[in-house]
Amino acid sequence: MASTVPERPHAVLIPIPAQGHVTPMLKLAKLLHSRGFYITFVNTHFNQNRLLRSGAISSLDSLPEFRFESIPDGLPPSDEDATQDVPSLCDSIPKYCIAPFRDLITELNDPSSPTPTVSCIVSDGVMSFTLDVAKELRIPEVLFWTPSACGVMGYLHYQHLIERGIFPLKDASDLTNGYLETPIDWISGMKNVRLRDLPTFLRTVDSKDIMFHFCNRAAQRSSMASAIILNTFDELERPVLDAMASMLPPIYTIGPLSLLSRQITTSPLTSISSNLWKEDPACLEWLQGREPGSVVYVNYGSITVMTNEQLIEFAWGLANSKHDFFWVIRPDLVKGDSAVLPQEFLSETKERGLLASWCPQEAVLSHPSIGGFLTHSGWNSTLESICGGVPTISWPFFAEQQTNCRYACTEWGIGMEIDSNVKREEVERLVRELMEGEKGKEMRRRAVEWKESAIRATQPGGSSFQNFDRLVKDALL
Ligand SMILES: O=c1ccn([C@@H]2O[C@H](COP(=O)(O)OP(=O)(O)O[C@H]3O[C@H](CO)[C@@H](O)[C@H](O)[C@H]3O)[C@@H](O)[C@H]2O)c(=O)[nH]1
Repeated sequence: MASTVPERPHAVLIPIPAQGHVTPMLKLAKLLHSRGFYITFVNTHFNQNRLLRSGAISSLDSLPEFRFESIPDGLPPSDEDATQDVPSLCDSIPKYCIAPFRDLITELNDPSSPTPTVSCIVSDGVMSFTLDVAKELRIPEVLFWTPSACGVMGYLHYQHLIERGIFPLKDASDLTNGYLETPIDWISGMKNVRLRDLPTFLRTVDSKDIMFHFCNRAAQRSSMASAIILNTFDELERPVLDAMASMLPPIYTIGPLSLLSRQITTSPLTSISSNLWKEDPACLEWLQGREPGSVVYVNYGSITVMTNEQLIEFAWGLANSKHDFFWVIRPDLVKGDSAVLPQEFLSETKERGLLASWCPQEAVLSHPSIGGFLTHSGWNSTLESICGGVPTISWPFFAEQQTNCRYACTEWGIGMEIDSNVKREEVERLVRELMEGEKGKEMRRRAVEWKESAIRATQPGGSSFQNFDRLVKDALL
C-alpha cells in the first residue's frame, strides 16, 4: 500500500509594516521554521523593497520553505528610507490590505500552488482585518501582540475609556492642566498607574481619532483569535497577565524572543534580518576599546521624531555629563528636516562620542562597555535592554511607550524618566545618576536580575520555552 507523506504545516505570518513589529514577527517565523513549518512571511511592497535595499534579505527565493510575499498598503509613494506616517498606515491598512491578503491565501491554497496548504495564520494583533479572511477561508488564526502585556492591557481598556467618558478629552487644556495625572485604579492587574501611563492615543479631543479607534477595534476583536502570543515572560508581567487571562483566548508568553530565537544557529535563516535601515557595524569595534559599563547608548527606535531644538538639548546634556556615548540618529529622526548638531558639540565630544544612523542594537546592548541606555521605551528596546542587563533613562514618545516607561521606573526598578519637554540640565543630571549615582547602581543590579530571569524563562524548562512548545502543539498544529 502506498503511504502518503503528511504535508508540512504552513504558517502565514503578517506583521504591521513597522520595524518594531516586523522584527519580533520574523524571529517567531524563524522559530516556527525550525520546528518544521513551511513559512510565508507577508510584507507590504514598501517594506519588502526596504528589506531588500538594506541587505536584510538578499533574495526572495533562496531559502528553502521560507518565502517572502508582499501586498500593497494603499498609500501613495513616500520617501523610501523614512518611516511611513503611522496614522495614514493605520487608516489605509484595514481598507486596502484585506483583498490582496485574501487573494494571496487563496492563491497559496490553489491545488496548482507548489506550497503546502495554509494551516494557520499568525497575524499582528493590530492587523485585525486578517481575522475576517481567516474566518471566511476557515483557517485558524493566532494573534501576536508585539507590545508589552501592560501596554496591551491598556488597549484592552480603551472601550472602558469611552464608557467612562474619559475618551475623548473634553478640552485640549486637559493635556496640560494635571488631568492626565488622574489615578486609574480600576484596571485589574495594573497598580500605580495614571491616565498618562496608558497608551497615548487617548490624549485627544477628536472623537474620531484614527489611532484610538484602530487600536480599540483591534483589542476588541482579539477574542476572535484562537490564541494570543505575547513577547514577554511571566515573571516580568505576572499580575497583568493573570488579569488578562479572563479577557482573551489562551495566552502564550514566549519572550524575550531575542533570547528564545538564539536557539536558531545552524539554519540558513540566520543570514536574514529585519533591518529596514542599513546597519553601521563599525560601532562594535569602537565599543570594543571602551571600559566595561562606561558608555551611554542613545537610540529612540524606528518611529520617534523630535525637533532639532530637542536634539540639541539631548546633545548638550550628553556632552556636559562628560560620559562616553554612542548615539544613533536615524536619518528621519528630526521632523521635517535633517538633524543639525552644533560644530562646538562635535569638536568637544569627538574623543568620547560616536554617532551612527542605525546599528545592530541587540549586539550593542549586550556589549560589556554599555552602562546605560537612553531610550524611547519601545517594547523591543525595553526587552533587549533587559537581556543586556542595562538600566535605562526613558523619553517615551507615543503609543504604549509611556506604559513601558512607568513599569520600568516603578515596578521593575530599572528606569528613570525624562520630562517630555527635554532640557539639557536634566539630561546631564540623569545621565550622571545613571552612570555614577547610587540609584544607577541599584537600577543596574535590578536589570541584571531581570536579565537572569529572562534567561531562565527562555532556557529548556523555562516558562517561555515551554509555552513555545505548547503554542506549536496546541494552537498551531
Ligand atoms: O539603530 C537601531 C535602532 C533600532 N533597532 C531595532 O529596532 C527595533 C525597534 O523596536 P522598538 O524598540 O519596539 O521601537 P519602535 O520601533 O518604536 O516600535 C514600535 O513597536 C513596538 C512593538 O509593538 C512598540 O512597543 C512601540 O511603541 C512602537 O513604536 C528594536 O528591535 C531594535 O533593536 C536596531 O536594530 N537598530
